[in-house]
Amino acid sequence: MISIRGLTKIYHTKLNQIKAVDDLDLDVKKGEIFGVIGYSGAGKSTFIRLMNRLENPTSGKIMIDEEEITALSKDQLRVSRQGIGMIFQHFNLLWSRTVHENIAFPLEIAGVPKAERIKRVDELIDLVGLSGRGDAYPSQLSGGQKQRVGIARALANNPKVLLCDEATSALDPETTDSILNLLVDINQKLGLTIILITHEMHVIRKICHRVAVMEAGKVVEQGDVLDVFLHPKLPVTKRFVEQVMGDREQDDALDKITQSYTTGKVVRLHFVGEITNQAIISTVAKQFDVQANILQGKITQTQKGAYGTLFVHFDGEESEIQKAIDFITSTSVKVEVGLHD
Ligand SMILES: Nc1ncnc2c1ncn2[C@@H]1O[C@H](COP(=O)(O)OP(=O)(O)OP(=O)(O)O)[C@@H](O)[C@H]1O
Repeated sequence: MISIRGLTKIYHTKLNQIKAVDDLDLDVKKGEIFGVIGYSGAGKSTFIRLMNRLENPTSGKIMIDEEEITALSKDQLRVSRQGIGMIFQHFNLLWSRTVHENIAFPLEIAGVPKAERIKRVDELIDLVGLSGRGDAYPSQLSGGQKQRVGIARALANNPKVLLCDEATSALDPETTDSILNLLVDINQKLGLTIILITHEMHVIRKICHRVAVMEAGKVVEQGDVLDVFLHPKLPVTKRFVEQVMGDREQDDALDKITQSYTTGKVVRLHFVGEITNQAIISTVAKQFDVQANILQGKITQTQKGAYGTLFVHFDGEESEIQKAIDFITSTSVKVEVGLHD
């Protein structure tokens, strides 16, 4: 549905030039929630602003539903933008307008007649869970409620795509969760394609189907969210996964336990699905002459199922431990050895 090829944005400053987005290729399927993650300065904001031409690219092509966004004239763009909704980190609401009037704003611009506007705004207010707050002003709302207004306004003209620019970064964790749940709800109810940018892996984990990792203007890694959790390739991706699963190096308690073993091997298992790990450990204990002690386990839920890690200490004859590890490696579980010998 969305195809991006060779997208590049170069900013020229007095001293030098900065390639904020560098020859980026990306495909997003209809109805998917696609996340782009990266640290500050990676080029995420520039990328998302290029999607609806809030910024014009230096070169490259963006196609949305067979329409070349990058080739549109100003007038054509005004019409096409109605099909691309956007929400922002700081909501960008009109402070002198009520909730109702904020949501009606894009409908006014699109020339929707008043009676139809009122009906549509009421529907949207219900959809985002703001019933009864239509006459409130933004200053009277919490951060989460303000973002709900932002979402309703972005959906007013029935867009094909919703762009989310760090939409939950200004919110506390609980409110973040409720807004993310709303985005999933809208994605499922309306089949809306969502592209979001974030620096938080928690956001990716919770709602995205696929993810692209950006560094220095480039997409350096991408894939299904579960796959990226299970097989992160680059150090930057591993660091993002650790945001959710914890960093072993910084886990003092686990380190102490691990170091207290003078025999055997400590391994970390990475698995997908809740049952797999338990079944594997009991099979290993039965089939091989090893003792298996579970030291720590973490499991997290993604849109595509569960991902977990398990630290296990295997004790016994070295050859028997190796056989057990070889057996686990032959399953879908990924084994990391050499944590402590
Ligand atoms: N208008 C601009 N003029 C000059 N340089 C810019 C401009 N906008 C962004 N940049 C530069 O482009 C690079 C990418 O910035 P961008 O804001 O897209 O990154 P980001 O990943 O969104 O980071 P952040 O979350 O901090 O905004 C940075 O080096 C930034 O300084």
